[in-house]
Amino acid sequence: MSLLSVQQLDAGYGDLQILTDVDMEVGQGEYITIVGPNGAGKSTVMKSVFGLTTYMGGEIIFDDRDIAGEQPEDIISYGLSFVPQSNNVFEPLTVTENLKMGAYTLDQFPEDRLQAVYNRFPILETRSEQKAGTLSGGQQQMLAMGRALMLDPDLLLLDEPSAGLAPDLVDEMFNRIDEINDAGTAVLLVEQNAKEALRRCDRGYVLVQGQNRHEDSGEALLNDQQVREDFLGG
Ligand SMILES: Nc1ncnc2c1ncn2[C@@H]1O[C@H](COP(=O)(O)OP(=O)(O)OP(=O)(O)O)[C@@H](O)[C@H]1O
Repeated sequence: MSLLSVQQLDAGYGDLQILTDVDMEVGQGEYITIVGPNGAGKSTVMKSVFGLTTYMGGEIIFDDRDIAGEQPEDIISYGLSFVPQSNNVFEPLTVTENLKMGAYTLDQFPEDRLQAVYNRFPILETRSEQKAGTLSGGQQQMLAMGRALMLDPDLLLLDEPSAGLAPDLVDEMFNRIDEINDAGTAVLLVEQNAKEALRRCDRGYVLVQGQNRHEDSGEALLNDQQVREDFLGG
């Protein structure tokens, strides 16, 4: 069954339309990657699902609920979390304070979730009292993901989590995403590191100029000669 179903979505910024008739499905527990050239609208799809763009038409159904045009603070309470590409931690706050912010919508603080996040990212526990702004780029990215996991979402939207990371950390980031997905959370990922993302995901979408271009299993897209030449550097 579909967890997220985007149908014929039109969206943009103010009067500027970026997405036209975009279709996208994410099943329960599925791992989906969106690839495409710079400026294709990949981030805009995620931001639109999370209520951060101007909605212009079409359907966004999450968990049987029509969320098109809703506000992020409502959408997050339905089980959908978003980790933006940058400015995704509160730098003056400690690691623990950042994680607590992730659960601010709950009446009761989920201590067990905090420990679950620390178990998933042990480095965060060793840095729990350190200010987020003093963490390395990779650690900040883990913190942003950890904060998104505080509400135990059904779907995690990740916008270029490996951006700016050293190659060995990129691998670790992909492994962490695999673990999160293996634990049952569906993942919708935008990644510059497109080949690796397609290798790891279940299915992928190729977006060009705000429109769907290809859709297939990650493996099929990786092996498609046209897709390789046009979007994956051969
Ligand atoms: N806040 C904004 N206001 C106006 N236009 C925007 C805004 N954010 C993005 N755009 C425009 O929307 C288009 C799609 O951008 P988007 O960031 O979604 O692309 P992308 O596929 O994620 O690209 P990249 O890989 O470069 O991040 C681009 O033309 C971009 O300039």
